[in-house]
Amino acid sequence: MIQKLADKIKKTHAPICVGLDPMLNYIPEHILKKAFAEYGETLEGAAEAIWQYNKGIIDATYDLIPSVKPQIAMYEQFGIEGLKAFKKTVDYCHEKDLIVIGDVKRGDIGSTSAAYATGHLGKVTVGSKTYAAFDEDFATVNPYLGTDGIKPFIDVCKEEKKGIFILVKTSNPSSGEFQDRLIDGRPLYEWVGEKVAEWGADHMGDTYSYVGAVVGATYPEMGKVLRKVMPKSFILVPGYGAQGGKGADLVHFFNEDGLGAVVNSSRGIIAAYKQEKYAKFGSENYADASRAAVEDMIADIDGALNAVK
Ligand SMILES: O=C(O)c1cc(=O)[nH]c(=O)n1[C@@H]1O[C@H](COP(=O)(O)O)[C@@H](O)[C@H]1O
Repeated sequence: MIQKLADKIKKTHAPICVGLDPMLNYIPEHILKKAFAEYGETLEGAAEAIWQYNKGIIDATYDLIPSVKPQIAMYEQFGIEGLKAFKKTVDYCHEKDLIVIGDVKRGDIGSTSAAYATGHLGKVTVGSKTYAAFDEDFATVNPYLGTDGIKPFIDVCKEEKKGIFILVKTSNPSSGEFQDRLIDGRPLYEWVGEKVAEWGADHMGDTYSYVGAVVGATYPEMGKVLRKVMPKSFILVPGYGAQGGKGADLVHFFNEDGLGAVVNSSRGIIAAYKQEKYAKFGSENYADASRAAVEDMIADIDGALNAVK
C-alpha cells in the first residue's frame, strides 16, 4: 500500500490528500433539504446529507488525487448513523481506487490497540468467518503510550500490507506544550521521530516504510529537521489552507526524490465554495469549487517544489 501511495502520487503529480471532514454547516442547502425531506431532521438525515456531500466531492476530484483522509470525529458526532456514513465513504473511495487514510488517532495499552488495529486496518473473526470492519488503508495513531501501544498496529499492518501515520509534531497552536519539551537537550517530537524511524525499519516497503509520521505544515522548520530524522517515512502534513500552511512552507517535508510527503487540506477543499475565491461556483456547484481548489493546491505545491530544484 505504501508503494501504491508513492505510485499514485507519481502518476497524479499530486502529493496531496483531500480531507473528508464534513460539518453540517458546510453542506449546501439543496443537499440538506433533500436529506431532511427523506429522513427528517434526524441523525439519519444528517448522515445522508454528509454522504451525498462527500460523494459529490469524491466524484469531482478522484481523478486528480491519490488519497483522501476522512476524519472520524466528524462522523462520530452523529453516532451510529454517522459511522455508517464514514464506512460508506471509505468503501466508495476504494471503488474510485483512492487510498484511504482513516484519521482515527487511536492508541492505547497493547490489547486495546490490537482491537483498534483490527477494526480499522485488519479483519475481525466471528466464529468461522472474518470481516474487514472499517477497512481503511492507513490509520493515524497516537504514540503517547509507547511501543506496546504501537506494536499491535504494526503487526496488523504487516499482515495486511497497510500502514500508519504516527503523530510526531501536530499542527495546532498548543502542540508545543508537550511536544516541544526538551528531554536530554532535544525536543520530544525529535525523540518520537526517532522512534518512528526505528519502528518503521521493522516494516519496510520497497523504498518507504509503512510507518509514517504526522507533522504539521504550520511548523516548517521542525518539518525540515524531522525529514532528516525519518528519511524512509512518509510524512502526512496537515495544516495546509485553513490553518495557514502554504506550498512554500512544505518543500522541506519532501525528499530529493520528490516523494515522502502527502499534504492534507480539508476545509480548504471541501468548503471551497464558501471562500471568496471560489464563490462564483455557487453552492449548487460546490463540488466544482472543490475541484478548482484541488487544482490550485496541486499547482501551488508543484510550483514551490520546482522553485527549489
Ligand atoms: O492527524 C491529522 O490529520 C491532523 C494532525 C494535526 O497535527 N493537525 C491536523 O489538523 N490534523 C487533521 O487534519 C485536518 C485538518 O483540517 P483543515 O484544517 O480543515 O485542513 C483535520 O482532520 C485534523 O484533525
